[in-house]
Amino acid sequence: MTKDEVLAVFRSCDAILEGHFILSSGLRSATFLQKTLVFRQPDKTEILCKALAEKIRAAGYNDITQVVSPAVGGIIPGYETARHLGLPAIYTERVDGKFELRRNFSVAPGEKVIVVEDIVSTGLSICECIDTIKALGADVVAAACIIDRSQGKADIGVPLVSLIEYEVKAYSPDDLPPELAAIPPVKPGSRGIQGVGA
Ligand SMILES: O=P(O)(O)OC[C@H]1O[C@H](OP(=O)(O)OP(=O)(O)O)[C@H](O)[C@@H]1O
Ligand SMILES: O=C(O)c1cc(=O)[nH]c(=O)[nH]1
Ligand SMILES: [Mg+2]
Repeated sequence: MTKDEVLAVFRSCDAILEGHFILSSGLRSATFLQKTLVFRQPDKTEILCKALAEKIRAAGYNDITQVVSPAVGGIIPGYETARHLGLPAIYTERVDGKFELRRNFSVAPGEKVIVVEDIVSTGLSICECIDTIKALGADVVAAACIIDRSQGKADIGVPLVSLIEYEVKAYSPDDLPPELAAIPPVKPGSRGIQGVGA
C-alpha cells in the first residue's frame, strides 16, 4: 500500500485528529493518529494488516512462529497481522506499569517471534515489549507497525518493518509553540492510566 492509501484509510475513519495531545512518551503533538477508529472497522483493519503481513513476508521473516504485541493499541493489529501470517498472536500488558505476559501466554526459549505494534513514535513502548519478550528467552527477530511516526529514526534494536512512515512533529512540554499551549491537552492512550501503567 502507498502512504496515500494508508492515510486515506485513516482519513475515511476520521482517525487523524487535530488538537493538543499528550503522547505515550509524554511529548506533545498537534496531531494524533487515533488508530482505534480504524481498528473498530474489521474490513479496514484487514486491508492494513494484510498489507503489513505481506511486507513482513517480503522482508524474509518466514521462520517466525508467533506474533507478540504491546497492549492495548497493539492487540488488534497484532492479531489481524498474525491471521494473515497464519500464526498465533499474544500480547504483553502492563502490571504496575511494566509489560508482562499473562493469561497463560508464553514464548519458548529461542522461539523466533515478531513484535507487532500499531504506532511507533519514540519507540519506547515497542522497546519495553521487546525487552520483556527477550527476558523470557525468545528471539525477537524483528518488529513491525502500521505507522512509524519517527520516520525510521526510532532505534529499537531490531529491524522495524513499517507499513508507512509519517513524520508528525512532537514537542517537549516545556517547549510548546504558543498555538499548542493555548489548547488544553488530552491524553488518549492507556500508559499512566491508574491501574494500567506508569
Ligand atoms: O513509540 P512510543 O513513544 O512509545 O509511542 C507509541 C505508543 O503509544 C501508544 O500507546 P499508549 O501507551 O498511548 O497506549 P495504548 O496502547 O493504549 O494506545 C501506541 O499504541 C504505541 O504503543
Ligand atoms: O505517541 C503516541 O502515543 C501516539 C501517537 C499517535 O499518533 N497515535 C497513538 O495512538 N499514539
Ligand atoms: Mg500502545
